[in-house]
Parts: sequence; C-alpha cells; structure tokens
Amino acid sequence: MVSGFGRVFWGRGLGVGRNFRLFFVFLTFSVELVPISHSTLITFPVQLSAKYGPVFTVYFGSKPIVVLCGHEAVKEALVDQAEEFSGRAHMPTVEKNFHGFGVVFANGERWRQLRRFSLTVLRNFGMGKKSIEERIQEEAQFLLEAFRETKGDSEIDQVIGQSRVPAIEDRSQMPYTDAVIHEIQRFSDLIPMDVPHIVTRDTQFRGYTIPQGTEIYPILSTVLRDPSKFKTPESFNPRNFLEEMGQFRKNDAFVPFSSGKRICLGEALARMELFLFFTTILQRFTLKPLMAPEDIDTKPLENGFAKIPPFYQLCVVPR
Ligand code: HEM
Repeated sequence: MVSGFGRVFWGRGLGVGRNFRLFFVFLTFSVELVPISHSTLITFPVQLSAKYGPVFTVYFGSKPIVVLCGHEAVKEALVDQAEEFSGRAHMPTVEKNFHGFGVVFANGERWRQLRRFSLTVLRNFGMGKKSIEERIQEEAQFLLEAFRETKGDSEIDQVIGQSRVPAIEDRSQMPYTDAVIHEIQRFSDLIPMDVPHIVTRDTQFRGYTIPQGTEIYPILSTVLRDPSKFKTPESFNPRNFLEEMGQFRKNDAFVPFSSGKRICLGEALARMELFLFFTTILQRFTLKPLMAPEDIDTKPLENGFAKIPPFYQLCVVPR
C-alpha cells in the first residue's frame, strides 16, 4: 500500500479527454515519482489535492485508485451516488483472514444480507431485557472502580449531578459536552483514508467515466478538516460544533464513521459508548495533564490506515 502511492498520474486541469480510460495512456508522460513513508501516507493525498484538485487518480503499482478529497467530492460520491460507490475494495492484507466474509469486506448480495442481519441483531440487542445503554452504563461503572470517587465539569454537574449515572437522553441537554466529543472524534481522525471502496458499475462522476471495479479512496481526513465546513479546521476547538449562543450545531462534514451505504454499522453504539464513558469518568474525576496543555504533543504515533494516538500521562483526581 505504501509503495503503491509511488507513481502518480493525473490532471483535472490537463485538458485531456474527460474519459478516465484515456488518462492512463496520455498521462504516462506526466508521471510524478513521490517517495513516501507510512508517516507521510495521509499528508501525501492532501498535498496532491492542493495541486490537482479534489478528485485525482494515483497508481498503486499498476492499479488505478481514484482519490476523493474534501466534503463536496466525498458527499457527491458516497451520498449522492451512494449505490454506485457502495462496493468494497479487495484488500489482500485482510483477505487471508476474512475470505470475503463479514460485513466489512463483503460485496453484492452477501453484503446486503449481512448488513441487514447485523443491523437487526444490533437493534434487537438494544431492545432486549437489558438494553445496550444499561450495559454501557454498567461497564462505565466498572471502569470507575479502577480509579475511585467524587465530582466534575459544570455541564455534567448541572444536568446529571452526582446522585445518578449518566443516561443517553442527557446528551440533548449537554451541547458543550456533545461538541467536545464531536471535536475529539473530528480532531483525532481515527480512520483518515476510510476503508477503500469500489464502484459497483461504470460510473459517471464529475464528467468522468470511472470503470466498474475501480478502487475509490474517500479521504475522510480532508472532510474532517475541510476549511469550508469548519471554523478552525487545524486546531482543536469544540466551537466547531457550537452556535454562537452555545447550542449544538450539526455539521454534515462530521464523517469519522464515513457516510452513504457503507457508513459504519456500529455508529450509534460507538457514539453511545463515547458519551456514557466520557460523562461517567468526568462526573467523578478531574483529569489533569502533567504539563502545560499547549506543550502536549498530539501527533499520532502511527498515521496510516488508522491514526494511533500517542500515549499520555495524566493525573486522575477524584472530585
Ligand atoms: C469510534 C469508533 C468507530 C469508528 C471511528 C468507526 C469507523 C468506521 C469507518 C470509517 C468505516 C468504513 C465505512 C466505509 O466503508 O465507508 C466503518 C465500517 C464498519 N464499522 Fe465502524 N467504526 C467505529 C466503531 C464500530 C463499532 C463499535 C462497530 C460494531 C458494533 C463497527 C462496525 C463496523 C462495520 C460492520 C463496518 C462495515 C460496514 C459495511 O461495510 O457495510 N464500527 N467503521
């Protein structure tokens, strides 16, 4: 995958025929060789996008990959042409274990059935005797036992207090906490290049024909940092999700779970867990860094398929 980014062809602005297939012939004359390492894997498409625009093609060996950058291009593909862009790319590194089974790597009718089945199971699980919310609340309480006792941040104190465990319906009354959690997910940008897709049929996109089976990389990172959608895309700022008067503001460029037909199947569960764990911990503890917050290095340890956050040391002070 890394060496795959080596040969780069493209040019929206090159003025060649607007047919994807023609590019390969013509563009062998305009090859760029770009050395990259795993630490520059994500900055690489960002740099190319600055030069060639939001949609371009790179070659992984001899395989063309269409890269989509920024909110508009990703939304046009994954949402407006959801069916066409809903295929999953063949990934040799995981194929050995999955053999095309499982929702994430399946395609066609098998994927449709597995996805429907998994969603039903998750929903039924939520409606069971002991709901998902109760299970997460219980887990969060176990987590607390690892630390132990007392108070938290003002919104948590006002809405939840100290006498009961946080519940998911508290979220709508806690816009600041909700904004902080959204900003953590936006800023940490866990899966920067999404899980690769393919187009399920010959597809017309922005005037180009993308042949069936072509791999598509929606660069979620560039959506989560799209300057046209966020006030301060490069810095951590919960105000990215708040109105002037402090109400929570939805943003359709918030895509850590991707979007369209392949959107993360566990989104609702993951968001519930994040809210309940986060509020349960802050209800009981104040988390203090061991150095000035501006000196904390947030650069990920690994920056490839997933961004692995660095290790932090912090003080967990009972409230
Ligand atoms: C913060 C946590 C999570 C993040 C950031 C995340 C993110 C993602 C992303 C980016 C994708 C790829 C979507 C695409 O192909 O465009 C995905 C797919 C998927 N996720 Fe998650 N995920 C999270 C948690 C979970 C959990 C808890 C579950 C299980 C309950 C889950 C199950 C899945 C499945 C089954 C798919 C494949 C969907 C498909 O191909 O149709 N995820 N996730």
